[in-house]
Amino acid sequence: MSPNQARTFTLFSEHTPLRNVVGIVVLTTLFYFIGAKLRLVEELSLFWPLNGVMAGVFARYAYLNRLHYYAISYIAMLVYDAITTDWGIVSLTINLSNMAFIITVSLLVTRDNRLKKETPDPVNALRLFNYCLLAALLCALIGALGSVGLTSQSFWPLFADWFSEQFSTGVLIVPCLLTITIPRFERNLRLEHLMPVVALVVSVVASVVIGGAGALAFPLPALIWCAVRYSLPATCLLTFVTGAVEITLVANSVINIAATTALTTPMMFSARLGIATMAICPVMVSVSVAAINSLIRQVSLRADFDFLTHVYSRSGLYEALKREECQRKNRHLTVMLLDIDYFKSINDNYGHECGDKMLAAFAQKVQETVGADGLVARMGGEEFAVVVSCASTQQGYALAERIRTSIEHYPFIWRGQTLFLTVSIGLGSGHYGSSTLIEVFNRLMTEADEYLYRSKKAGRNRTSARIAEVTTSERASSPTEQL
Ligand SMILES: Nc1nc2c(ncn2[C@@H]2O[C@H](COP(=O)(O)OP(=O)(O)OP(=O)(O)O)[C@@H](O)[C@H]2O)c(=O)[nH]1
Repeated sequence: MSPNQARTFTLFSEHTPLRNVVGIVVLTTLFYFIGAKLRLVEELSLFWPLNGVMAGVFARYAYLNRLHYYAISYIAMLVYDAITTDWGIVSLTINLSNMAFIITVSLLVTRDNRLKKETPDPVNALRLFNYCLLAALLCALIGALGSVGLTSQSFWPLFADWFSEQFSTGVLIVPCLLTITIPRFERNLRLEHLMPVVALVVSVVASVVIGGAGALAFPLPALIWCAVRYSLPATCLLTFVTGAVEITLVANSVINIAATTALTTPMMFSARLGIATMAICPVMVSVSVAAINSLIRQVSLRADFDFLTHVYSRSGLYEALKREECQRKNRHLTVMLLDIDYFKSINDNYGHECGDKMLAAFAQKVQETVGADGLVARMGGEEFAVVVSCASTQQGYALAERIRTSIEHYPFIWRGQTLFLTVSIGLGSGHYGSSTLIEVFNRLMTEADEYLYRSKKAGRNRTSARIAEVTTSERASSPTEQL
């Protein structure tokens, strides 16, 4: 589920360094401001979204992973501190801890994407979880050391608080940043589409009403439902919102995880880790669902096309006809059944490899003559079908003759030799009436099959059709004679 498959933001560009600088400064300042506003008195911020957001930005746009762009983000943090609070060694160290988180996550994610060139996968959920863990440990270590020093009694509580906040916020925010796209709103939104979100809201309300340690896991089934129903970006966003709401509710004792006692720092530590662990589950499910869907798309694409000739397979033709059903304009359909004459002699005289090459070249020549509007399918062996919307049977017949003569004169080259083929064609032609396209096609195929038999019986290399029982007047010598 690459974010590039969907519409993406163009806030940054490889070729606009000035815009990138402005973007980094604006985002750093904005999220520093938001984090500072969420800061509890004398404590760490309830959320510090800056690191997760900037890590996501740097990881998403690999070309931003340059020393000068990191430096700009760092300087923006220092300037913010200098303007609003203090400027000094503590500010330098704490902001360095922010950068440690940002750089660790972004470098690890971009490294992953570099290694998987063929199918870039922006969210490998489990890896991301580990990267946030590592980055949060590093960030908390530098931050706590810079703030109180290793010998202070408050070092470990501060470290734990710092780590749990960074880890949970990172796990919630980074997947969002890596997958976010401009939302596409469904026109025909039905109530059942909203049910997973409704279930999510109900489960969060249940967490508040029931409380206790288990309450934090209540939204998990609803989040997994979202993961199965919605896109990966939507799942990441809903997971982020749910996690952020839960942390806020726990911190304010609205979700009461310690029913009989007051909320303590270790409880908050545990709650944050619990929420982060929960948050990774729907992302993992969503990634798996996206991977399965992509696999299904690939498999059905393979089933729709004949691998040797690259025209439709029999089943692919039926799928294409179903799609055509919705947009058919013409009321008249022509179905041709084409069978290469004496193809067995090609295999016998030149080998199967030559036969395969000629089948592929034959199919491409037919497709080229029919044009993009006609459907060409390999029905099996050396038998092909062509379906076109023609204004009349005469027009369909004329096209069949064009195909036949273009094949007759086409020089197939095999290992320096020029070989010629001929094809016999049977035509079925008629109006839709009230029937579906598939019904008409099946009827016309039977007719085409009957007329193909007549073409073969009459000597091959000809087109036969119902129009006045016409058969081509020209008789060609047999292909085996020509080869
Ligand atoms: N190389 C190759 N040959 C194939 C393939 N599928 C079918 N054939 C061959 O196509 C030949 C069809 O032979 P027949 O059904 O006797 O028909 P024909 O020799 O074309 O004679 P007519 O149709 O009566 O003019 C057989 O020799 C098959 O082995 C394929 O995918 N590759």
